[in-house]
Amino acid sequence: MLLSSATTKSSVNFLKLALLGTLFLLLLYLLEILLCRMVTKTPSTFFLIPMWYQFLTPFTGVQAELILGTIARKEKENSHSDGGYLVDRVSFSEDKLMDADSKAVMMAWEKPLMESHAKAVCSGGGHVLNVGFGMGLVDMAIQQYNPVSHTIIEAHPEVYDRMLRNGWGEKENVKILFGRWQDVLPQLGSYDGIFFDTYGEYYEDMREFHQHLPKLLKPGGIYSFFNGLCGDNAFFHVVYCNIVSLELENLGYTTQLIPLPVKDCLAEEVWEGVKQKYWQLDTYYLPVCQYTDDSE
Ligand SMILES: C[S@@+](CC[C@H](N)C(=O)[O-])C[C@H]1O[C@@H](n2cnc3c(N)ncnc32)[C@H](O)[C@@H]1O
Repeated sequence: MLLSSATTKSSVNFLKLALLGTLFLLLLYLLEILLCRMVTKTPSTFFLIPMWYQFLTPFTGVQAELILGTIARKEKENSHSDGGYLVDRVSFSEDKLMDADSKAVMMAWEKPLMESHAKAVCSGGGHVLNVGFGMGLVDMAIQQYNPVSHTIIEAHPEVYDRMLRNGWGEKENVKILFGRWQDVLPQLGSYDGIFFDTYGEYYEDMREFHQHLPKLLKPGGIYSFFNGLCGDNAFFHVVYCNIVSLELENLGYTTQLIPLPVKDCLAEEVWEGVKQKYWQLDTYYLPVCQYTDDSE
């Protein structure tokens, strides 16, 4: 449920900027048409504007997000110098894992999504890495594919304790790294499949993780992440999907977004007792990212 609630504040700011940028570009577009038609009496070169528009909109968005992400992270570092979510209590029930603020860290309705993520990252077999254990849904699904090795990073002490109590420490092919992914990076190898789904982090953290992909993901490997970016707003979700794909493209990865219908998993009762509905869309877009070797 990566960033679903944690990025809300920075997302809203970023989206305001992105929207302003878009409006500005649309205004330019209209101005150009007017000028061409009324002043110079020449046909508009409007075909150029959509090119600018296509180029500048994501660019403006990414830049805005970069700046706002940094500010948001600094704010978080200042306000959570005590450790934030990771030092607070969590509570487990059969269908959800909640933080101390009654926000859902993970929910059982995501099980089919986690199974699809597991299928994607295990498609090449070999060595698999999962960042963020939560309820262990994706890890249970990964185990079904019997990978050669299955590394799990988990940073919350109570989640970690529960993993051990449930026998995850005794599984032959499983290696658990307790700590924040940022801190255990030196202990990681390279993997055929990687899944990323943390909680209480910002979009900027995921972007930082992506910078390590060239080292972490083997050639031909598959990377996927929980795509909960702005999951309560269809328009902004699409903007985020485009931004993340664009950023991964800059690192050399193509991203395929596979649509999965989720409407049927989300009856109103699912959210009972949960402070924030982090997902409100009918379709989930499952990202499947792979390195593109242009030289081939
Ligand atoms: C949304 S849950 C993961 C759910 C999981 N995909 C599943 O199938 O149940 C996110 C998990 O990431 C952990 N987490 C949060 N920040 C982390 C970090 N920086 N490094 C590693 N784990 C982290 C949380 O404690 C939580 O258990």
